[in-house]
Amino acid sequence: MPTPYTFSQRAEKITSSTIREILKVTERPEIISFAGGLPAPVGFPLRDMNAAFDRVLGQNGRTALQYGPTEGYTPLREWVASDMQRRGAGQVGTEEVLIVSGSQQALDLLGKLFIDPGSNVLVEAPSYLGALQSFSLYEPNYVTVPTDEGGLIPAGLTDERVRDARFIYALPNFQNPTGRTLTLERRQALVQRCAEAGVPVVEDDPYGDLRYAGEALPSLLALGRQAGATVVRLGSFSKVLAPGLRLGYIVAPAPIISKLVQIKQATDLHTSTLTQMAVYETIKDGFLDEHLPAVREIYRKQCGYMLEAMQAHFPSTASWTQPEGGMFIWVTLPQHIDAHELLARAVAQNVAFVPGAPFFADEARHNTLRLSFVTVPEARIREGIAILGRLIAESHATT
Ligand SMILES: Cc1ncc(COP(=O)(O)O)c(CN[C@@H](CCCC(=O)O)C(=O)O)c1O
Repeated sequence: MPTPYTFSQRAEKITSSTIREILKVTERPEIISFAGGLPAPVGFPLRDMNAAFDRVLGQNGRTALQYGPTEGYTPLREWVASDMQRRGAGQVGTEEVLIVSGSQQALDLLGKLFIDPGSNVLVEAPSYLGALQSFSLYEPNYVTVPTDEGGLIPAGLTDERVRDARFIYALPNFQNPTGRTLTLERRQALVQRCAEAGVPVVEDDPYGDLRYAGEALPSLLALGRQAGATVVRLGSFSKVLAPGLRLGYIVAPAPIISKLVQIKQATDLHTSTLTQMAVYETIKDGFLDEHLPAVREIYRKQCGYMLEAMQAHFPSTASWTQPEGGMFIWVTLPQHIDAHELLARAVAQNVAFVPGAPFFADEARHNTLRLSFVTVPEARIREGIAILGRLIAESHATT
């Protein structure tokens, strides 16, 4: 009996997002989930968003419910352009801004734009698994850039590695999954090397505004433009407002934006007009400057609860990162412990996290895992980490 349908080879090869699959399990209320990078709901500006949607629908409803330009709602694009200028990127025109349906869509559009089967794409080891999932649809040849506790090592961008690379995918602030932040020196070395080698830099920075320790550093966009590098910067409203809005943006040279617009036309015509107008209505008068300090304080406290609990309950053979911002702590266990096996035992005790292997484009390090600390209340963080610490110690005993 022939199968009633034939998937494309591309579709046959795609795999699920480990985060999405684990999130299905973590919907059970008894589960203490350190898995998804889900922003703390208490930080969602419900009242302000409600008022903004009311104003948009009340005052401009017919425009808000109509098709709109693929490039995005012009006032929002202008807001993004001026925000980039405010952050030191120099002159940014609205023709260099494309509004997208979350930075996850930006990753897909960039994959379509830059990747042919077998193209070389430079990624960190480890890197955001959602980007690897998007890019993999276009069948790249991943070239991994070495990292250390300071993140991406620019000296690792050897001639061999950068040759024919279509772009490098970099996360300079509070990297997903490690939580690491690239130093100013490494940022400068990275963009300088990419300018010389003619390798475009894709800077993915959804967490940059969620800094709660250390000093803010210039973006790769700002430094790259000074160095003469081609930089494509991805931003998102998911972490500064709410992820359910599915709203982000791409800032890039106009010729790249023009091509991305053509690809987006074929993808979804445009991002929700209503959402763009309501978000613009919310942020246009400086709302984020008032809103973000409270969100940062929530994240700082949550991060502190988890680091304290790990210090108290994790065996000394485990090591972990200490982020200056963002949502994630990266744990390295003794070599013999497989985080996938550990996850099965953890879920049996109602604790979830994301094993590290899916974050590697090359040889996975199975003794790693990612913990997100932003969504779980303090007491449950301490309870869940204590359980995890016991399970890790038991792994010692049984191996
Ligand atoms: C580096 C990086 N780039 C893009 C995204 C996607 O963010 P958007 O909401 O699409 O703007 C994310 C969001 N990643 C979260 C959320 C994924 C949530 C999910 O799959 O349900 C995570 O790693 O858990 C990210 O960390």
